Order: sequence, then C-alpha cells, then structure tokens
Amino acid sequence: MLQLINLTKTYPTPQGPLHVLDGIDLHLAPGESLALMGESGSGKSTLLHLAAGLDTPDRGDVLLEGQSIAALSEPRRAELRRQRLGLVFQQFHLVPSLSVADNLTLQARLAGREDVDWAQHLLARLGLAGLNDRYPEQLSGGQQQRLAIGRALAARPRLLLADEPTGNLDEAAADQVLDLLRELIEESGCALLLVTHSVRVAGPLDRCLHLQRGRLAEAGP
Ligand SMILES: Nc1ncnc2c1ncn2[C@@H]1O[C@H](COP(=O)(O)OP(=O)(O)OP(=O)(O)O)[C@@H](O)[C@H]1O
Repeated sequence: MLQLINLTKTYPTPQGPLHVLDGIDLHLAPGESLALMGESGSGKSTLLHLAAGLDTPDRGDVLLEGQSIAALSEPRRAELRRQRLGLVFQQFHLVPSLSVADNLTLQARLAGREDVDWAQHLLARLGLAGLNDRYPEQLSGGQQQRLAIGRALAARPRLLLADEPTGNLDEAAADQVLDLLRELIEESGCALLLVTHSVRVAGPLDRCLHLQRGRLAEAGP
C-alpha cells in the first residue's frame, strides 16, 4: 500500500548539511496501522511530508499502491493526494468561512468522491451531527480536531497520514479522539501512519517504529 524506498533527505543549514533521513525503507500493508516515534527533531514530520508527496527526497522514492510519487508532476501528485490520502495535522487547517458540514466534505467534493451517507455517518460518529451549520470558530478544540479527522476520511482514503493529531488536546479528549480514529480506520479499511511522542497513543496500533539518527528501528517491548 505504502512503500518508502531508500528515502534520503538532507537540509542545508548555516552549520552545514543536516542529514535527517538516511536511507529509510518502510512497507505498510493495506489496513495496517503504524506509529512513528522519535525524539523532537529526529525527522518524523519530514518523513510524513515525503510520504504525502508534499516534499521531495534527495534520493529514493515513495510508492503509493505501486504508483511512484517521484515520477509524477506536482498537479498529478496533488490529484493522487486528493484521491488516495487523508492528512491530519496538529493544526486543523479548517476553512473558517465554511460550515462544519462543508468543511467535512470539501476534500471529497474536490476529488469527485462525495458520499452523502458516509459524510452523515462520519458526522454522527464524530459527535458533530447537531453542529452541521456551525463554523469552525464556534467549535471547541476537540470538536475541531474531530472535524479535521472527518474531513480526512470523507473521501474514503486508502491511507491516513497523521502528525500528532491529538497534540493540542487534554488526555481525556485525546483518548476519545484516538479511539474514534482507530474505529473509523477499521470501518473503512484505511491504513494509518501516525506520528506521535506518546507511548499511550502508539500502544494500540499494529506496529511501532522509532526514528533515530536518520534510520528506522522496531520499538522494543
Ligand atoms: N526546511 C528546513 N530547513 C532546514 N532544516 C529543517 C527544515 N525542516 C526541518 N528541518 C530540521 O530537520 C530536523 C527534523 O525536523 P522534523 O520536523 O522532521 O522533526 P520531528 O521529528 O518531526 O520533530 P518534532 O517532534 O519536534 O515535531 C530538525 O532538526 C529540523 O530543525
């Protein structure tokens, strides 16, 4: 489903080149959930951005369902993202001028994959059904985060990439959002690559890998 092949990324800095990713290989199976952990600055967000085709590696390639991202032009990469990927970041990136219902279906509509029944189901499951006509600024942080998750799942992506999706929430709200996220992922058969600092968050996922000095290692017991 997702394959990272020898991904290498170096940033130029005033102190010289910073080797963030040093030949990363990773294979994620359909429906599999994987936590990516590692110290601050170890390159987790960099890896996620490369996997989403939002940035390009110095070497290596990303295959999404066998399709090489490196071989695509930027517009075709954006189309692939719309069709196959859901993205959830720590900042919610909701559109302030759109209602809850319109925010949720925005990506699905752009991808030509709007499914009214699935959108209603997501709104209900995410506890947002009564809030359809509200605007993002009228929601709590937890509600905004749930809406961002709903939006990412509305087009039924094959893979959800999530960067600290509960980083802004207190523990109780974070647990609730993560339980929902896992349930919805299972319902839709979507794979998950989730960046987190939290062992509690990583624990229930199928696999956990640590990023350290540019390489991936299986997490110990
Ligand atoms: N555009 C850039 N130019 C130069 N250095 C960068 C750039 N983006 C990231 N870095 C550096 O690359 C390293 C990895 O950053 P990245 O954001 O991927 O780490 P992270 O593991 O996600 O960190 P955190 O857990 O703090 O979010 C950091 O040292 C960061 O300062």
